[in-house]
Amino acid sequence: MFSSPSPPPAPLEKVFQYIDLHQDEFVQMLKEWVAIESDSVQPMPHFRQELFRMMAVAADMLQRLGAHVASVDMGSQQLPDGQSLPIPPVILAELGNDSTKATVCFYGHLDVQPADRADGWLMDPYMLTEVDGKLYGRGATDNKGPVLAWINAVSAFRALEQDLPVNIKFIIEGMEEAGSVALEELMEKEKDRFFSGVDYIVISDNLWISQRKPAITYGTRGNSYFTVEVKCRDQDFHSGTFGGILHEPMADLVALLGSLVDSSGHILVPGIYDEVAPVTEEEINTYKAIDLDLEEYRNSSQVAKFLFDTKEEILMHLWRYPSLSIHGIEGAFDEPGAKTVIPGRVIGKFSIRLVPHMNVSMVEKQVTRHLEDVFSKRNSSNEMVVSMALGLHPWIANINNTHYIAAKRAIRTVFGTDPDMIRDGSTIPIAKMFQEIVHKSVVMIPLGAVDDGEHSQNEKINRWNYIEGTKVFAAFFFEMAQLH
Ligand SMILES: Cn1cncc1C[C@H](NC(=O)CCN)C(=O)O
Ligand SMILES: [Zn+2]
Ligand SMILES: [Zn+2]
Repeated sequence: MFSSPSPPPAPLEKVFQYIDLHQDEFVQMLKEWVAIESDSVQPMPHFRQELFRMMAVAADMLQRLGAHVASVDMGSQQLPDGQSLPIPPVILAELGNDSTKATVCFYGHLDVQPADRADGWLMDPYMLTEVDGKLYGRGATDNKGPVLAWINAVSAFRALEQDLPVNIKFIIEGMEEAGSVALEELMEKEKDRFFSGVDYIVISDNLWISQRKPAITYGTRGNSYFTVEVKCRDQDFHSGTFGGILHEPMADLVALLGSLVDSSGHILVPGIYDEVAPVTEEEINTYKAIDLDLEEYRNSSQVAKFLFDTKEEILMHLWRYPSLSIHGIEGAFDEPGAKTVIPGRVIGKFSIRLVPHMNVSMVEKQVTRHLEDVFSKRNSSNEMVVSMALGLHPWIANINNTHYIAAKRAIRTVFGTDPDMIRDGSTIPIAKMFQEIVHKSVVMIPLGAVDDGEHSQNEKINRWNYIEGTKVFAAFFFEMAQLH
């Protein structure tokens, strides 16, 4: 699949050598960062302290690199239960401001998903462990590894006393896994300040679609996340003493959740497909070009059968059609054993991944109307409350922009192959904010492989991806300067 990479342009050769020679230091740095339990999802003071520590460690490192660093206070987060927790600061940093150079801004996040050894990790998730060239640890690929790769690339130029080919800015947050809380306000505030001189944005917060072939990402789905609460009263009932005379909240909720999607994955909310962009012939050709071994993908995912049989259909249903997932039920009895309970109040959670040109507030109305409709037909005396907890827009970019060309060249230099041009089925909320609020074009340059297991047990990044990824970023700086 790969021709061997041609030798890098002379100015990069030393940088690549430096990166190879110092790779153990880069791995050690990742180990130190993974050791910080910067979980933004579980609302516990311990994790918040770790998040603050994580941001301080990163700010300190950027400062030592010679960057001008600001840690912006983000206020606090109100949780549904009334609790209030401090939000870790966002780092805004800049290195170099030579008006003849392009300015590239890198976005990354240093918070992580929850991880508990008891969930089936083969090692302590916060202790980076290398096995067969795989660096296991929570946050290794999402997103600490890629953030460090960018910093390592900068530090290689600095260490060699080579002039940085571009001006660099950083925006690094600590609440991405919680939905990028309060970030939008910051973007509004900084659009004519910190971001005013920025030419291009780079994000490296997703994965290739292959284990070996690199990729560039030009689109992500959005997400509208719903809760639907069904309440009879605040306490549970005994099914022996009340069973038979109640409208049970769980029965209502199961019917509501069961009305959302059919067994072929088709969403049953009326009107939901109305605004979905029509498929073009040209577009289908781009999916044909992608290097995806469906059988390998299915097997490594340990799934018996997907809803669709062809590569093109699979890619379209991951990237350019909406999907509805049912996530869970708060208040449901979910422990082992045969408890004869009737839950008094339950909250169902589901979300719809959004694609161009779906509109968040339209989806909110359609879903609410649909659930009210289904509920009213049940003649239940319970109370139902529907609310949209998150409304994150889809994002799609023009792949002819300069930084796409630079990224392609950088990948060719390092890997000797053209990247897969991919979209991503998940959501990176800030991408659309850069486009809509700051009016800057984003390129996503993922570094991790398809089997990295982000958000899952035994998350990892391959040493190869981490180190070659560092070179891709260094080459990207160089190519940006050539094209500017
Ligand atoms: C928190 N949240 C709720 N709705 C969407 C999100 C973002 C989350 N983002 C990722 O996973 C990035 C993966 N590279 C997701 O898409 O689920
Ligand atoms: Zn991430
Ligand atoms: Zn994530």
